This record gives sequence, structure tokens and C-alpha cells, in this order.
Amino acid sequence: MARTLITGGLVVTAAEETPADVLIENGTVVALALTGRQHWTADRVFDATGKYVIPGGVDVHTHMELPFGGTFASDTFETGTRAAAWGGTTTVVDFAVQSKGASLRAGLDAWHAKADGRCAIDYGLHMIVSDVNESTLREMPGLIGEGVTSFKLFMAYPGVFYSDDGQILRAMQQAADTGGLIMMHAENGPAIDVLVEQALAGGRTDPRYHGEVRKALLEAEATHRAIQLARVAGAPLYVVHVSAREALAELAAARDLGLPVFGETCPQYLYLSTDNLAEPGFEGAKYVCSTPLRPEEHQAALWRGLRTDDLQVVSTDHCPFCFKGQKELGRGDFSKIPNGLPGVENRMDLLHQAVVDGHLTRRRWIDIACAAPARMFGLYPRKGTLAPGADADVVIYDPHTTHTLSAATHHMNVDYSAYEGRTVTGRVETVLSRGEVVLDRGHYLGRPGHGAFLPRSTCQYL
Ligand SMILES: NC(=O)NCCC(=O)O
Ligand SMILES: [Zn+2]
Ligand SMILES: [Zn+2]
Repeated sequence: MARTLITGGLVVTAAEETPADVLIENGTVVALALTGRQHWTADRVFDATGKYVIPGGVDVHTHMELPFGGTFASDTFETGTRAAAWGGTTTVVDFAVQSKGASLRAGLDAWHAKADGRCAIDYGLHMIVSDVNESTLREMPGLIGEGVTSFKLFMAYPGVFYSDDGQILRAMQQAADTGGLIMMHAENGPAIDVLVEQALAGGRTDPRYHGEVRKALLEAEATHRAIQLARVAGAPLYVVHVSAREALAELAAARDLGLPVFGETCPQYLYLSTDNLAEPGFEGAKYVCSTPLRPEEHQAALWRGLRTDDLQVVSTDHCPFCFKGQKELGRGDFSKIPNGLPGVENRMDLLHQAVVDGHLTRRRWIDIACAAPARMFGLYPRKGTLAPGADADVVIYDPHTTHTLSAATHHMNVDYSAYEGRTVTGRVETVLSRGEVVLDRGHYLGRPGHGAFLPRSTCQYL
């Protein structure tokens, strides 16, 4: 394979910022040197003068083709990983789903079959456990041995993915014994269902009521309960898609006690709010996801949590449903709107915008978007950094060019953008995945099947 050199850029990792040249051979970073100090030759040279050279983004929460609410998330592994690459993300970790009554193995095999040979970038899999019982608990160590080392449980969605507290405790005990990491969707589902029923019976059917019934206190209560269950089990805990400041306060309190409790948030909670859910007509359906968008004042707490390391990761929870034909399933009944937002293509740009706006430093941008997710889910330092021996998943990022996010120009297979018309400063210029050029100056050069399954080690954050 070609020897590639990236010269003259500012190399930004979670640990440092250095003007450096990067040498790549056989898909791997082999050396970095202060700009101009070495006179390396290469078959292919990228001039990154004036640009950042950063590790490819690691998005550890996507749902390609997720069956939900009687339909399927509209991005396939082919379209979704291509869109990820356009946005500077070179690794995704998606969720295989156990169907109720079936084995983990059947769910995992089904997800391997969907992804295999179709991905533009490398990918891992977590396992959604929707039926915790003796037989599924016995399967967990086998999956960990195959590199599927994290398991998502739901305190929400009774009758679908929901687990009760006893089941959660058993799964956490098993994770504690075997090195697995439990990921928790922390919302009190049974209580929310009561409020949903009451809202619908009272004629409150518009999308904005999705946000009203899924109360911040019910996210905080579930987060608190999940933390206590994890303590009892002696297991680490990773809480997904944290949106409420009250839930974040639970995580912060647990971390102050020194507990191995971690959290992620997503760009939608940092940039969007209940004002979007309340947009006129049925427009609010575009913003229905769970946990829900919160009033704008929660955003400051989330930004702060990212700075103080009470939140470690920003992933997208990319779960797109088209407005036409999919979100529309919930006209007249907000509870039938499929839950989820598109965003896999937008995350790196939106977080760079946070650097421009002064919410984050450049290094923290790379930490929460690349290094921390890779460490959390056993991919570091192969992914998430630029160092000798790391995969050459590299992005040349132009921090000055502006562009406007829009469904007319994005590459996700969905007919709207949650960020329509928003102008961001910064743009992905070139993307390498294991040394292969996937994208260069607006030209897509990737291919389905280049992306390989990544068996992961256990959490490296402990
Ligand atoms: N988040 C969301 O609304 N949809 C995807 C499923 C989940 O992560 O709970
Ligand atoms: Zn969830
Ligand atoms: Zn999700």
C-alpha cells in the first residue's frame, strides 16, 4: 500500500497540539515529526498547511436500520457509514438488537449480516439486551470474547426493550464478573407510560407533549436508580444520551464519590431544545427522540459537564426516520412518532463549532469525540488518536471554511436535517481510513466493504 505523508498541519489529539508531519505506511501511522524536521518521501503527499490534522471521529452510538415503532431507521450500514465519513467520523459502534424471546447470538448474527461487506469505515457492535434471563446472561461472556464488550439495557420502553430492576441488577452482576460495560437508557418507562396515556386522553397529542411527559425528573430518578444498582452489583456504568441537568447532577454526585460511572450526551441536547419540539404544525416530530430535547437552560449544564469531565463522550444516537412516511406515523398521537434524530454526519462539525464558540478547547473536542469514546469501548489507541501504531484514520480539517447544514447537501438517507440552515465554521477536507483516502476535497472515494468489524477489548476507562 502507498506511503502517505501529511505535511504542515497542526496535529491535534486529546493530549497535545503540535505542528507536525505524519507518516503513514500500510494503513498505520508510523511516525510523527515536528514540521519540516524529517525529509520523508512518500507516494502521496497531502499539504495540510493552515489545517488541523486530527484522529478520525469515533461515534459510539448509532442505530443503522434499527427496527422501531413499526418502521426501520432509514440509514443502512452502507448509507450511514458513508455519511459518517463525509462528516469526519471513521469509526462507529452500532447496536445489535436481541428480540424478545430470541438469543443474543441470533441478534448479533443478524447485525453482522446487515453490516458485513457494506461499511465504508470500521465499525464495532454493542448488544441491546431486551430479554434478560438465565440463558441470555450465560451468553454474555461469549460475546465479550468476540469483541462485543458492552450491553445496553433500557429502563424505558415497557413491552419493547424494557428491563425491570431485578433484570438490570442481574445483568450488572454478570457484567461485573466478566468485564462487560452496561450502557443504560435511563428514563422511568412505566411512569412515562402513565403520563403518555393521560396526555392522549386529554387531547394533548402534538409532538411537544413527547417532551412534556418524558420529564427531566424521570430521567434523573432512573439515573439515580441505575447508579445505585451498579454500586450494589459492583459494576461500572455508562449512561447514554444524558439530556437533563438533574440527571447530570446524579452522575456528578456519583463521580464525586469516586464511582466508576460515565456519561455521554449528544449534539441535539447541546444545540436543540423543546422550542424545536414546539415548532408549528407537525414540524416538531422531526425532533422527537428519547431522552427528549429539554428547555434551553439545560444546555449550559451539559457544556459544563463536558468541561468538568462529568460527561466523557459525545456520540450522536444517530437514528434517522424520514419526516414523510415515518415521523408522520405519529400524526394525531405523539407516542407513535418513531424516536430518533439523524446526526452522524454533523457531530464533528457541531463540536468544532463549540470550540469556535468557546465552550470547549480544541483538545477537549478531540477527547470527547475521538479519544474518550475509543477508550471507553476498548478501541484505544488503535482508534481515537494519532500516534505510531495507530490505524491511519486521519482527518484533515479546515477550521476556517464555513458551510451550512442542510438536507439538500447532506449524505444521510433522511429527508430533513435537524440543523437545517445552521452555519458552522470548519469543514472536513480529507478523510483517511486505515490509510485509504475515503474523501478528498468534496470527492467521495470510499467503498462499501472497506470498513471492517472491530472486535473490542473491555473498557479502558477504569
Ligand atoms: N434515542 C432515540 O430516540 N432512538 C433510538 C433508540 C434509543 O437510543 O433509545
Ligand atoms: Zn436509548
Ligand atoms: Zn440510541
